[in-house]
Amino acid sequence: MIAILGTGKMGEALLSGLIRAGRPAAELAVVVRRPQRAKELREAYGVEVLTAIEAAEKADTLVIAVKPQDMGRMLDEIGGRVTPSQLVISIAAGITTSFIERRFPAEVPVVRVMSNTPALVDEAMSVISPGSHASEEHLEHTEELFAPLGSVIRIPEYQQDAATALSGSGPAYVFYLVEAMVDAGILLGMPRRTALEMVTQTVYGAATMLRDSGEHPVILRDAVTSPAGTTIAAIRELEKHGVRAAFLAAIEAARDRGRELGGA
Ligand SMILES: NC(=O)C1=CN([C@@H]2O[C@H](COP(=O)(O)OP(=O)(O)OC[C@H]3O[C@@H](n4cnc5c(N)ncnc54)[C@H](O)[C@@H]3O)[C@@H](O)[C@H]2O)C=CC1
Ligand SMILES: O=C(O)[C@@H]1CCC=N1
Repeated sequence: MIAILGTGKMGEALLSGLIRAGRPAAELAVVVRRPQRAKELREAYGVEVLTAIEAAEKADTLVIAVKPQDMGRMLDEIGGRVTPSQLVISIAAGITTSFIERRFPAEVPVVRVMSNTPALVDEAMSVISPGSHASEEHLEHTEELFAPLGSVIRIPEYQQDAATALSGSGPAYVFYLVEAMVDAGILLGMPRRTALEMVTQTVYGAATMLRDSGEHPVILRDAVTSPAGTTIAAIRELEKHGVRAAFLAAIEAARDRGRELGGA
């Protein structure tokens, strides 16, 4: 049985993805904090609702999807009950596998995962790293769980805070960009709904080109940028306003915040 401990935005995205991928509800359980949430999840997915202690005793795989700030309390609750025959997967930003391992008296296998909200449409980017007691088999099992939600790659754990900043938080930067482009459409007199449709399809099309062609983004951008044309006039303004430097600083700040959340 797979138990998901904490079923907010990401926990539910994982739960719904596993169900869409054909995993029987009987193999899944959730741990929630509010009784109303228990009722909602039981009705929507037909999954069992357990206490954290029951989940720690019954599940083969425990996926912990609470906020980093709630991690210590959750681990205190389940710590003494989890054994090395189980697998613990954490999706919390900043929290290291060694922080989790230290909360268990036994040598429990832990895998750290950073996914993102496009899991809701099976287009997540999930990056996974093993803790010191996780084997190849544990990594393969984790890949199997996350593969139906989108792409999965392995990275060394020291890169996890950077991955959190880049792909974990990444969808928010894209939505921010879309908001800004739609505002520009409004400024130019376009109805909001039309502007949003145009920008959404443009982002989707550009992302599809990047993925399908495998080309460097500079090559794809060059193909849009005609000599003395409109695009270069826009690029000059982006450069003048330091947008590239802003991205570098923003993503570095997200990486640093991840480190802080992990108590580094
Ligand atoms: N939102 C995002 O885009 C991403 C979030 N994450 C990570 O996923 C984790 C969850 O994030 P969200 O889903 O956004 O947060 P959320 O606040 O939507 O969900 C957290 C859930 O955990 C529950 N919870 C807390 N303590 C609990 C306990 N003791 N027992 C049972 N349930 C408990 C809360 O009631 C809440 O439903 C975080 O650690 C975050 O760093 C990772 C990747 C992306
Ligand atoms: O903002 C956060 O802390 C979480 C982690 C990655 C995306 N959202």
